[in-house]
Amino acid sequence: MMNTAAIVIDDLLVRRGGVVVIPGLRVCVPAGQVVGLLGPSGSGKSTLMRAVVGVQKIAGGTVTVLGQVAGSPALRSRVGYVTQSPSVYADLTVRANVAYFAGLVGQGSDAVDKALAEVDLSAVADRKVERLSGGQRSRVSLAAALAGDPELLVLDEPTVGLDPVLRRDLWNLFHRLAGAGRSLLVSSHVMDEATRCDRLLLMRDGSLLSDSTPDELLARTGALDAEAAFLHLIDTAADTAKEVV
Ligand SMILES: Nc1ncnc2c1ncn2[C@@H]1O[C@H](COP(=O)(O)OP(=O)(O)OP(=O)(O)O)[C@@H](O)[C@H]1O
Repeated sequence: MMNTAAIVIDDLLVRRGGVVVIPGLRVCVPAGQVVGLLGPSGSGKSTLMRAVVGVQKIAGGTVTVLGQVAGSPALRSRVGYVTQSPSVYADLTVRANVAYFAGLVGQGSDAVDKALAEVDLSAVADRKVERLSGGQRSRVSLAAALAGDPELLVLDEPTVGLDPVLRRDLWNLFHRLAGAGRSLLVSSHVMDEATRCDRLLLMRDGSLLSDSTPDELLARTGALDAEAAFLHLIDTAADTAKEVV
């Protein structure tokens, strides 16, 4: 299982509302790492993640997840997906929420306890979600996704709205989960989160500008931080386009 790919995408073409939003994307996401998917709002991060979890209709290409076609029934419990909008019930307890999602994938209370411990929510398991802090709430969604014991976690902007300390804690948690053998694909539009990933995919207008480690990105662009590197890549792409014309 070592060094295998968690996700292999080939020539992916996606149209939304009649418009091409991913014009032909290829990427290979390694297993066992925290891979960041960064790009500005509207660059296609959510669309790409939806294709990976099999809820996005695609117009061409292939998306292979853990060796199977994305969206295959066999992947249901092997892939955990946390969307941007809250998927947990505010008026239920933490445990009841996680138990509900565990039940959907045929897991019982052992899996619930394990998921709660993994995200450090055991102490508030019997509290209603509406009485939690923002950081705790985001971990409830994560625990719900973990309840099926997935090998791959796809997290759409999990740190949005959190303060820097909570964001750091959450990224540390992602690395602990990867250390335990899981693969993570995590999106963000906050460029300074780039350095927290093992590997970084930079996206713009539905295409990948870069696929490398954060260090390789900085070395290649000569930039001091990910934001400057991103702008450098956009400028370079624009210059190349002019030369072609
Ligand atoms: N339901 C939809 N119908 C038509 N076009 C859509 C739909 N949802 C998104 N799009 C378009 O698809 C493109 C990619 O959007 P997407 O949500 O994947 O970007 P994103 O990088 O995840 O942005 P954000 O960070 O704001 O979530 C955008 O141009 C967007 O306008």
